[in-house]
Amino acid sequence: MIIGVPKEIKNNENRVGMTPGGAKAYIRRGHKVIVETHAGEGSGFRDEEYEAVGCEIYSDVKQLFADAEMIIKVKEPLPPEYELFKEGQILYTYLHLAPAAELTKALLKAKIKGIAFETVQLDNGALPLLAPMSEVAGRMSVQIGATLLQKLNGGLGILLGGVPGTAPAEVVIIGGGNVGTNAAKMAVGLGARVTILDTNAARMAYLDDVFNGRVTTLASNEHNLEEAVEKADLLIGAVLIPGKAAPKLVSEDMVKKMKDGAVIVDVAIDQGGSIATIDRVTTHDNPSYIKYGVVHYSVANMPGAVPRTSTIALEAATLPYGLMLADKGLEQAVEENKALMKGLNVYLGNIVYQGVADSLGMPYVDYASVKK
Ligand SMILES: NC(=O)C1=CN([C@@H]2O[C@H](COP(=O)(O)OP(=O)(O)OC[C@H]3O[C@@H](n4cnc5c(N)ncnc54)[C@H](O)[C@@H]3O)[C@@H](O)[C@H]2O)C=CC1
Ligand SMILES: CC(=O)C(=O)O
Repeated sequence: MIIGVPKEIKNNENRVGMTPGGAKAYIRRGHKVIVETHAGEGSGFRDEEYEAVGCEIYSDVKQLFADAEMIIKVKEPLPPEYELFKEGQILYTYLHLAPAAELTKALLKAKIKGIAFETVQLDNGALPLLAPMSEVAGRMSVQIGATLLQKLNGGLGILLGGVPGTAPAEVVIIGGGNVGTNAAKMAVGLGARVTILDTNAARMAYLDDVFNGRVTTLASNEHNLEEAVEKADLLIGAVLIPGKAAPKLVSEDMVKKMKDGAVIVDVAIDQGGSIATIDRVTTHDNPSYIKYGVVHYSVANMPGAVPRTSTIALEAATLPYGLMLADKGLEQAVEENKALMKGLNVYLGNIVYQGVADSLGMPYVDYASVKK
């Protein structure tokens, strides 16, 4: 198979879909890898390193899309990329379609076969291709929150851990999955007081166990959310219902009751966000804004700011499934692997993932009925 790796074009997105090490694995199995010039540079991988393992470097991205049978990326395609796809091409990347009607329509029009990293799902519910970036974003959310809490950034002017004789900051995390757990690790490590709200009792029992009393867990319901949000110095949104738009759990009224200078980091923004006052997706070069006196941060590609760590961590998870797609072709690969089948969101002009169709109010089509 011919596999194309374009350079990411999203604001400050320095990750790349394949490292030279990953390319070597595809080439060893008889595949051809074509890479857009400078695609790996932001993650510290030079064109010569790709060439050294047998990749061909393309300076013309249109030609790269025209020649490739599978495109491996990191972020969802942006409008300049919509016209580059060709019918039947496999697209293997994050897609986050549930809150993205325009992108979904573009992918349907292009009749591509789109596997979304974030919905590849194991039998136990785990999301192996989302997990590594959730670990990164969860850890970053506390670093970023700590910085935004500084006075010069519009924050309360407090240190997360305080110092002897002062109270530590209150960090409230909604959703105790991969993002939430990694945020909690960092916040606890810095000496903050941490509360995690989740709807999954077993997950709360696990968190209570592993943090050994250093976090408070609370059932996520309206009453508990109201109380926790009001006292938060740093509020982190980390909920997910796989494949669906994020539920809006924090209302405008709840935000209005927060302290002036409190900070919200809504990591769940890539699924549309979980905080009512988050009215825009921000970018790394202008990441926050103030509303009702509260600092809001809503960057949808947080790991793009630490691309070396993120590219390497992401590829460790995506490579085995990418090799299956390349070796077997999409149809055989998804039919033989249930987790990969759950990643299939769009197929030759049809939405084949129920949660995406429901969130967008568009028709769902069973893959088996349209499979070619
Ligand atoms: N902005 C960015 O750059 C990034 C965003 N993300 C996003 O962060 C979000 C969270 O991802 P993960 O932690 O990996 O998901 P996860 O599936 O590991 O955890 C989600 C948690 O939310 C909980 N939850 C569901 N409904 C809830 C509710 N009503 N109240 C409280 N908790 C609830 C679940 O029980 C689960 O524990 C996703 O939208 C993911 O795409 C992940 C990485 C980077
Ligand atoms: C998960 C995601 O959207 C990201 O890593 O950018």
